Amino acid sequence: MKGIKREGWISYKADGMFSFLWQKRYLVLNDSYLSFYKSNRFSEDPVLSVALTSITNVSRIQLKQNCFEILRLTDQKENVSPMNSYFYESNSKRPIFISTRTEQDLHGWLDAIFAKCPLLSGVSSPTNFTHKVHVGYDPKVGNFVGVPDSWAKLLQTSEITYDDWNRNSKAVIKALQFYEDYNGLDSIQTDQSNPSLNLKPLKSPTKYIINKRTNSIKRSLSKTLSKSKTDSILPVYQSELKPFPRSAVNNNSIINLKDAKTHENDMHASREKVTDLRTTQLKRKEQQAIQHHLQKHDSNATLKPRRVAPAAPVAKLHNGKAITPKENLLELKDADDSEEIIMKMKTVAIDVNPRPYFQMIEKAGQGASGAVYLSKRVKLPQKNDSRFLNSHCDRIIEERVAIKQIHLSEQPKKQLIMNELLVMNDSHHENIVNFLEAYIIYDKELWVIMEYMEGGCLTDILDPTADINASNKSSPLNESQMAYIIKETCQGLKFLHDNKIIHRDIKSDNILLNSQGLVKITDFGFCVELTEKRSKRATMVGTPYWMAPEIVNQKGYGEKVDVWSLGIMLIEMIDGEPPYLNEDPLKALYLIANNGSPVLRRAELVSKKTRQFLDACLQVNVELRASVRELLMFDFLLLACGPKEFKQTLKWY
Ligand SMILES: Nc1ncnc2c1ncn2[C@@H]1O[C@H](COP(=O)(O)OP(=O)(O)OP(=O)(O)O)[C@@H](O)[C@H]1O
Repeated sequence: MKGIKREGWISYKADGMFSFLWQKRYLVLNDSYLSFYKSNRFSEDPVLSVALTSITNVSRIQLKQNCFEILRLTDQKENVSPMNSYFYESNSKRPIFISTRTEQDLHGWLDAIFAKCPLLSGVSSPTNFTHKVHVGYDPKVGNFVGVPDSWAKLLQTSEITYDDWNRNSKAVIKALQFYEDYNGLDSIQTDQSNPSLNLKPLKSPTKYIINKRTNSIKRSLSKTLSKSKTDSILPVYQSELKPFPRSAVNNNSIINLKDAKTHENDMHASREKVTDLRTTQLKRKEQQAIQHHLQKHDSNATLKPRRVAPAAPVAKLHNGKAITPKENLLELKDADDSEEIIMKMKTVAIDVNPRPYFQMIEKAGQGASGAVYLSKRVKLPQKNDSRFLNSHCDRIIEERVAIKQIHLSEQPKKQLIMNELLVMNDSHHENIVNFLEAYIIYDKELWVIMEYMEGGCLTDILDPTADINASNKSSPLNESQMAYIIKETCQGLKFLHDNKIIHRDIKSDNILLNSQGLVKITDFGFCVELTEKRSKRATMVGTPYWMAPEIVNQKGYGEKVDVWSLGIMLIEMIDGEPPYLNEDPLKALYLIANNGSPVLRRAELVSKKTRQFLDACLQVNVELRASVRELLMFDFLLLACGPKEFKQTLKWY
């Protein structure tokens, strides 16, 4: 037989008549089809032939050993033998599961399929692609034709134009694939009547949906509202919708929590007037979210919205280089085995109810997986209580700590939390938020006790209201303060990279500050460990606007994705926000895939040393991009001030 690219025995199962059976088949890949034969003599027609143009995704799956899943659109031309025919809806995606004998074989198949399928990473040249699936733009319909329905919908509501398609159709496809894989298909049910808002009912937790800025705000809004059972926070804050000058931070109410278990009632009951720093920050965040939300609906609103960074989406094993769960850090898979993860958590967390040991003071922040509280340690465990392993019997009474409270049953991705625990437990460094201990309560709740970072996150001190085009351009940070933050972050990253850990979600929201002006990295949910064998990952994680092009382009990647994100964070400090933040997320992904290194809009605010540093971070070619070790030798970092000078910046609060 001619044109065979790869062939061999596999086991397969598809939905349909024999969906419960793994069947042995001879698989043949040629230029156009993936065909399943009963024997390798090709004496009969194939049992099933799948057009390569219909394959929209291939990913590893833990259904069986050495197993992967192919998703194909069923409205494409496909030969199915009568024995295997079944009813399917047009345009639906159907899976086929393939299991190979060896891991090597599996990788061989994945690479070969990826290379041949135009809708996967091995996209052929744009002309070729267009020819194969007849993608084009129909001016009568005003939309793209020949793409899957879900993509057509997305394109219709996105800001991607036909010119963008002509300029770089491959980048458009990458962005679409990426967006779809990231969000899951259901997130693509856009509200056609109001594409700019695109607000669908948000699932809980909602963090993982990439969408427009408005959605991020909707997300934090809905989080706030659902936490308070909608009765208290909104009316109070609505009545206070005014600009929120930095000088006016001292006269707001506090949410005083006595006990985490009853905090919702307490939130309602105990709004007292106090002059507390962190409460003010928290409240401002909520208020800004509401302001932005109302602005979207109220044309009279005059305030410029604050930037709210969309949070990192869920990772999915994606392509041929995807990985099996690592012994230590868990790779993200679709289904959580709760019991297994809780067992693993107990290797780090103490299986004891910690309530008697802490007094909640106030809420410091709200994450996707739970709330963070400022608390005080009021009691120590008995020294002879073996459950505490002595590790924290020597802690200090009155110590102020941050407690992240996570309701495990509400977490669809417990691996993220597990990862966070493992990395924090192993990573003691002055530029990493210090993990103290963790408790697991009746297998239901996890309390992570950390050092308290009263300065909040870096995003809070950037100036989101600054008009990027205004004549009085300035940044709230001077160059030496920027150099200081970057130097400290680089040191934290060097520690992680030296330990073969990639953070994968570096952005200003994940840099915390304390009252001594110290700068520390937090949020280790997306960390992953590189092993000797696999020095490149292919899983898609991170937050779109900070994401390196090699992730959007779904290539294998390494620790230098953190360097790219660090560069974007430096742009945040100079420009006030990351590039493309005002673009719709799909367009932003396209621009990251297509544009190469982003342009600094306020380049004149910084010196050549800073620009050189930025250049080294934002090289699209990973080989040319500096490593963190190299970055630490750049002259830019010699400009760094010390913590004391940086502390002045925090006085804004
Ligand atoms: N150690 C800390 N000290 C002080 N404040 C903190 C600390 N850790 C987190 N926070 C505050 O709590 C907020 C939520 O933190 P968290 O790490 O839960 O956020 P997230 O990354 O958005 O969510 P998640 O980790 O649940 O996915 C942060 O924005 C920060 O303001």
